[in-house]
This record gives sequence, C-alpha cells and structure tokens, in this order.
Amino acid sequence: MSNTEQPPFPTQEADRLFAREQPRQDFRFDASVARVFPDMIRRSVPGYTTIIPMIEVITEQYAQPGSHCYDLGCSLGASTLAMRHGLPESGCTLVGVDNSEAMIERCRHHIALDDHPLPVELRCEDILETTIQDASVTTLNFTLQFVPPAQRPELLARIAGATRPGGVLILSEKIRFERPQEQEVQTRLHHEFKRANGYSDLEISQKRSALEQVLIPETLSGHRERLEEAGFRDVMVWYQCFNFVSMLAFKPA
Ligand SMILES: Nc1ncnc2c1ncn2[C@@H]1O[C@H](C[S@+](CC[C@H]([NH3+])C(=O)[O-])CC(=O)[O-])[C@@H](O)[C@H]1O
Ligand SMILES: O=C(O)C(=O)Cc1ccccc1
Repeated sequence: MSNTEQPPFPTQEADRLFAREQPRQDFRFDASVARVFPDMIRRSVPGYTTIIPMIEVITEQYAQPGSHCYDLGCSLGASTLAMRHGLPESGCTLVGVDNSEAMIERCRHHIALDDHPLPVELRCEDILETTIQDASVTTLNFTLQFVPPAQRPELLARIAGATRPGGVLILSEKIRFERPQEQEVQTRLHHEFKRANGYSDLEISQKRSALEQVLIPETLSGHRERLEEAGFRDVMVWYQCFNFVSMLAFKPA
C-alpha cells in the first residue's frame, strides 16, 4: 500500500454515538453504528467477550458432517468467525446473514482478514426470509430481540424444522424478569456495568430510549415455552450475566 492509500477500515473507533444531547430516534444498524460496533457491543453487553469464544466450543461439539451452520444477525462476523473456527476445514457450509448493508460490507472485510480455509457465505437479507436447510448449528447471538415479537414463533419453528436431530440453536438474548424487584436490580447492575465501561448517564439514557421500541426483551420462561412450541427440547441456560443470557435448545431425535 502506498502512503496515500488508506486501509479499507482504519483504526477501531470508540462509541460516542449518544454522547451529545440529541432528539430521540429509533436505534438502527446504520453505517455509524457499524463503524463503532466492536467497541459498542463489548462495553454494552456483559458477557459478550466470554460468549463469543464459547460459540466456537459449542459449534465444535454439535456441528454434523455435511450440514449447514447459520449465524443469523451476524453483524461484523464475531460470532460467524467463532463458528468458523469450531468447524472442520471442509464438509460443512457456513452462512452469515444480516440485513444491514453497512454491517455486511464490514463483515466481508473481517472475514477476508481471518486467514482460514473454510469459506463463509454472506447474505445481506432479512433472517425472516433467508433459506435455512439441513442445519446442525444455528446461532442467534443477540438478534432475536430485534425481531418483532409476533414474527418470532414462525422464525423459530422454521429453524427447528430445518435442524437435524441432535442439532442445536444457540440463542443469546437480553431478557426481562417477571419479578419487578429482580427487573430493577438486574437493570441497575447492567447500567452500572456500562458506567464502569465509560458510558455517561446521558449516553445510557439516550440509548435506552432509542432502543425502547426496537429491542424487545422477553422473560426466560417466555423463551423456553416458545422454543418448545417451535419443536426444540432440553432448553438450557449455559451463560447468564445480569439481564443477558445465552441458551441452548436441541432438536430431538
Ligand atoms: N430481521 C433481521 N434480519 C437480518 N438481520 C437482522 C434482523 N434484525 C436485526 N438484524 C441484525 O442483527 C444484528 C444484531 S447484533 C448481533 C451481534 C453478532 N451476532 C455478534 O455476535 O457480534 C446484536 C446487538 O447489536 O445487540 C445487527 O447487525 C442487525 O442488523
Ligand atoms: O446497550 C444496551 O443497553 C443493550 O441492551 C445492548 C446493545 C448492544 C449493541 C447494540 C444495541 C443494543
């Protein structure tokens, strides 16, 4: 590269998107979010930096030869790359899907930088419309929470229907709690986590109102019941930190 050229995506940017007072707007996964996303998600989701490497471990355990593996709502590809590293070098097909062009464009770049022989098929489309077939491992790492609740049952039933016996869904979500007391405590602890990561009260409150109509959390029992209704069994929580959980749901034989 000559010294007049810039690398495609220069240094990682810090998330200051909500630092200045601004009119309320619904949160969107646009180019400005894509630019700061690694910093934003790491500082906002307690446990994210633990969950990502565990997706590799889980994928390695449940991927079946010749099957398809899906990362639905792949953003910049952190969970996709974890799955890639858990898969054998050939014999499985890995697909990442996201409907944000800004995310997919950067994701393509991240995947190209990751020196690994397994190809990744990237689709810029709605996960509600993407074709899912012959799956063994499917990941929804903090994506279902952005799907309108009315459309969640059909998506989960479609994933379950396309999953081989013994296959798994990795479902990570921000949840809400039935007991108001627990909801209050866990939400406060999440906000304290964000403060400890350098977000101001203004940033926390402006982002919270931007997310209000967009990220709809459900209770753990709501998730369990719907996963079973969709055709999954043995739903288990394998990780929880405050109001952020990750579950496994298995397709029975
Ligand atoms: N209907 C939809 N169709 C396609 N994509 C969607 C849809 N709704 C939302 N998205 C996409 O889902 C992603 C959610 S982020 C996932 C993090 C990643 N899994 C990670 O492990 O780093 C989680 C978060 O920001 O909290 C965004 O990129 C959206 O564009
Ligand atoms: O920031 C928050 O409060 C969240 O709930 C998590 C999050 C992380 C990244 C984008 C949107 C929401």
